[in-house]
Amino acid sequence: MRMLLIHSDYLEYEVKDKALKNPEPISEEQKKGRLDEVLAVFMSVEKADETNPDEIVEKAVVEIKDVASQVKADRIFVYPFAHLSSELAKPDVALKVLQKIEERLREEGFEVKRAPFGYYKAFRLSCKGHPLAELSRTIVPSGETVS
Ligand SMILES: C[C@@H](O)[C@H](N)C(=O)N[C@H]1[C@@H](O)[C@H](n2cnc3c(N)ncnc32)O[C@@H]1CO
Repeated sequence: MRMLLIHSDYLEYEVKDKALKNPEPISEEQKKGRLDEVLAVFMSVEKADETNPDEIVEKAVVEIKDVASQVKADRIFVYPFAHLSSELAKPDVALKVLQKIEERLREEGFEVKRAPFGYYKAFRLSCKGHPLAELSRTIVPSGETVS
């Protein structure tokens, strides 16, 4: 999994068109979303993650919690983003991983939103620009190597 973490004044998105034949079903309310004072986490779930999705979920939560505590963010925006890797996991695996990460972060006490999966989306982001405001992380299942 590849993650780009941006500590932001806000992130807002608007769903435009389907980017998959069968995108995640969403309500009218989910077509737009915004969080202020948020750690935005753009995530590409990768092929290698399919060998152990549960482990990837836990490793991602550890990394996100670590960055959130460093930048003192208690809101997280989980953002599916297929542009951080050329070895993407299948959509059904990727969606499950992202849903689980959302659930686990809530269990850890964060306020969490997740942008809809399988769509083209317009988004606006205001990066805070401090030294830790832009970070990336790569996570692989044990036994795999980072390519
Ligand atoms: C397109 C761009 O504007 C938008 N931001 C977008 O990326 N949409 C992606 C993700 O929501 C999701 N998606 C599919 N596979 C994956 C994957 N392996 N990991 C993460 N997301 C995925 O499906 C869409 C098309 O790839």
